[in-house]
Amino acid sequence: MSDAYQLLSLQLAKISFPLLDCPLDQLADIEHAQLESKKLSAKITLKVPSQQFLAQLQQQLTSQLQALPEIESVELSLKWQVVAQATKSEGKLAQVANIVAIASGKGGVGKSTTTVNLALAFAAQGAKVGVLDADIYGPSQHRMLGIKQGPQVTESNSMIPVENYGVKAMTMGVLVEEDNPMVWRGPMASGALLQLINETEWGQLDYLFVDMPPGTGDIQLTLSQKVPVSGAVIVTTPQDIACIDARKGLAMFEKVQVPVLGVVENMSTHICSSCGHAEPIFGEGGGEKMGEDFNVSLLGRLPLALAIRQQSDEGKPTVVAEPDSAAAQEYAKIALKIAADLLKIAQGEDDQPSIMISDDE
Ligand SMILES: Nc1ncnc2c1ncn2[C@@H]1O[C@H](COP(=O)(O)OP(=O)(O)OP(=O)(O)O)[C@@H](O)[C@H]1O
Repeated sequence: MSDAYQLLSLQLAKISFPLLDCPLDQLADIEHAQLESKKLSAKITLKVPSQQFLAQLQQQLTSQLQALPEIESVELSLKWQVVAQATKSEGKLAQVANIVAIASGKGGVGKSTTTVNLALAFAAQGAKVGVLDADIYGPSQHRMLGIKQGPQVTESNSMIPVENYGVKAMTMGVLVEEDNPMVWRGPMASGALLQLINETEWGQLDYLFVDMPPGTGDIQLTLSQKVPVSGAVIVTTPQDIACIDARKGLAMFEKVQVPVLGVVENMSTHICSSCGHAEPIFGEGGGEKMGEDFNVSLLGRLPLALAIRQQSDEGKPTVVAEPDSAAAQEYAKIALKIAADLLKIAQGEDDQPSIMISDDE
């Protein structure tokens, strides 16, 4: 290892990546490093989406390096690029680097709200992001993303995803009338879902989020088996019953050997929109307990807040409506944790012990 490389690695290790408790050397590759006549020139690639932090990190690293006696001047090029999973997707998903399923055992816990805000948090970091709304019976991503138009269809009859706020999306919600109830049985719904996946021109994506329908039935199994999902995130509320259902979700991913990246506890405390008072109306610590019991990390917690509901109902979710709010920051932190976990999996460093769950849970 050259002196320049060693010097640089040491300094990278002293910097913590913003919002993540993780030293920079674990998230970066030194592409090139040279020390000549006290001038250090280097090229570094960060492996998680970091658009908002590049300038700040470049400045911090440069001043650390310039403070070293061996160095007088520094020429640093810092960029980021997401690492694709080794298991290659096929067909229209061939250019998708990472596929993440967002799931819950129980309905109505805020899975779609979490999905859209996480996708937007990734987009804010410059990542190319898509959302597949796999909730065939109750699609909602088009409304949350404020999308009214249907997809364009190519000459070869595939669909161009609809797009807003830099996020590409495909959902039944833009293909059928809003008040046209879906009456398909399981296999038909699974077929429709596969069509959505296989006939959408996703193009090049760093992350595709799959907003899973609630439950652990046919559709969920089809999806987990037919799509090379890189990792799953479980959304739960702190209530015990939601947690029991979420545990079933965890168990399903374990069965189909999809790593569970962690748990998001949604609606964890109620924040009064008038006085700001916080109250744990759905109980406390459910997500944390589930994380501890099954050895998966608690990725973050979102409060039950009127603004989160209003903003997603209005088609402008929190991350774009109020990017500086505490909730948007929490989504940003969760997104980065997901990116860091996916990086570990892509690099074969996933050291998470497997989850032991009995069938009757
Ligand atoms: N943290 C939150 N604070 C306030 N309201 C929220 C929060 N998260 C979600 N909601 C609201 O709760 C309702 C259900 O959320 P969402 O549709 O995201 O849940 P879901 O788990 O995807 O539901 P489904 O099972 O129907 O797919 C929505 O009206 C949403 O705006």
